[in-house]
Amino acid sequence: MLGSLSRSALALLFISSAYILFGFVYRYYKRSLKFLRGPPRPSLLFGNDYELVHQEEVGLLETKWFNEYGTAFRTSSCYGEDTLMVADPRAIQYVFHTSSYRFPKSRDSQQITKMLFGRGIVWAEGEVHNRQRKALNPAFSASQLRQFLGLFQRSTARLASVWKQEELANNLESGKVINVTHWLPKITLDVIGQSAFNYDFGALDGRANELGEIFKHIQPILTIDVLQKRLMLWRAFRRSMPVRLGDFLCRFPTKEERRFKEFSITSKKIAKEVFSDASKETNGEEDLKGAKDVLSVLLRSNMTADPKKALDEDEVLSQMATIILAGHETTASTTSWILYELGRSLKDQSRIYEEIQELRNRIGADADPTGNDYDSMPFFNAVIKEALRLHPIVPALFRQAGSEDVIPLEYPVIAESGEEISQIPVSKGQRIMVAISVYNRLTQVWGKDANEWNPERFLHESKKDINLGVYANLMTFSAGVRACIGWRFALMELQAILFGLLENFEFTPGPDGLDDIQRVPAGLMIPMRKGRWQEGIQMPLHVRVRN
Ligand code: HEM
Repeated sequence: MLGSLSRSALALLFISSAYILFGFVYRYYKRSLKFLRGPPRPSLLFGNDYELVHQEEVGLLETKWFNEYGTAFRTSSCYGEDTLMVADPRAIQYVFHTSSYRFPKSRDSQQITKMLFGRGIVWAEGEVHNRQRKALNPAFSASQLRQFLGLFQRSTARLASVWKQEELANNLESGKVINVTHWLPKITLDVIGQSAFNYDFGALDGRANELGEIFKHIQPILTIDVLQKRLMLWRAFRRSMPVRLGDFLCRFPTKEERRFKEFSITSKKIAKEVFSDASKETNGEEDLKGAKDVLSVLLRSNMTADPKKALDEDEVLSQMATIILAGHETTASTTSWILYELGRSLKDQSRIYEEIQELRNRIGADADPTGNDYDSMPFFNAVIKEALRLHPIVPALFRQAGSEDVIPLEYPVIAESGEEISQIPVSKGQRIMVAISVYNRLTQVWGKDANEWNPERFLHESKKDINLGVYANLMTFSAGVRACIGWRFALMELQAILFGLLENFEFTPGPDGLDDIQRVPAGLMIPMRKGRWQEGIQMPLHVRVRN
């Protein structure tokens, strides 16, 4: 028995090695982008992938390469595969806006998102995505979102009171250093639980619950663990397989991926419980009429939809894992980068505080600001835009060509032959990496000071030749049919959290300063201290209560 098992294992090993070897040779001779220039490949096995995820800061290598080769060039991925790296605005517009679904997500992104989110909107492609997006849209409309404003404000007030009564209780005057990345995800997790599913994570109150516990374990996997060599190689191997075989291999997830599945299964189980509890309490459909959370709005729109277009139960429940993950760490992380920049620029922080006071004089000390009130503060909003520009927490997106295509460029590049080209032909399956962090800092688009913090640029915006994305010409929320569905939600939440925190506290660098904070490329862009990555995600700021 053992003998036949080890013979099977040997046969499998032999077939895999032969496949990888064949892949190397095949890709070497059929390299799809050999007409393009690009950086040398430091490793035959990892190509440039390993150095990309292990660079000290998001975008450093890419920027160096973009300076050398222009806004589109070739890099190598694992096992000798060519990747087209782009930051060119016209190319991005073509891939995301013009082509609609012709450039689906790369195979590995699809495989992982399915494990993590189930058959939700982040995983879906083409017609299925279109159907899911239409069903979810009403839950993210501007009028629907206005109803969550009070929730954002209450959660921020709760954090302010926890800080004042617990963290800063003995240091009210002098303040103390707080790692804000420890606290901000607690607000955003509580907010997303309640606004999306009427579910109480109780994160700010330190209450434990099933989903919160599993989430704690997958967090490091989503960030630090993507740096592991074996995971990179395994995922690259799986994505290089014919579709069915690749999907079959996903049935044997790695230890990390088993956690993803566990999260997806538990979140679906809880979504089901939350929903059936609500239905029991009142009258099923009747109950849905008044409910404002995303899941209820989705179910309501699902009931009125043409049955062929309605989402099945699994699709509805998959949106829970999707929205929790897509909608909480993203906003929390962005908030910590905004506070980081304001900690470094006290002048800008004071300017916002002046705007806050002006607004208070207008609306009164106890009134809760409305969405229009927040929008009426020009510098406050310019600061949010500038932080979203410099710190896109999803720094890159991966796509593949669904068929043969030609990608146009705004800024022509020099090919291997020395010829100038303004179009890039791609074959079906071509892997594409869209470098959001580089596009957001392109001097051609943002001017000579593109690398510097300067919120003023958004007060005197000039018309851009190409408009990209859903907000402020940035790619931070992506663009086109799959742009972030929660971008308005995120903005309103950012405004409410920042207003609430900046009105109550002043943020300055702690004794160690902020110069060693790095933007670590780990799937999402995360803040860590130089040489102290083992300490995990952190943004230590000195926080003092305002008088
Ligand atoms: C600052 C905060 C946020 C940033 C920077 C951000 C960024 C992004 C980006 C770049 C994408 C495209 C991903 C891809 O194509 O693979 C995306 C998609 C998505 N985001 Fe966000 N997001 C934020 C907040 C939110 C919030 C608050 C929610 C929900 C409440 C949300 C829900 C989603 C969903 C459901 C998708 C998938 C959309 C689709 O495929 O049609 N996001 N987001």
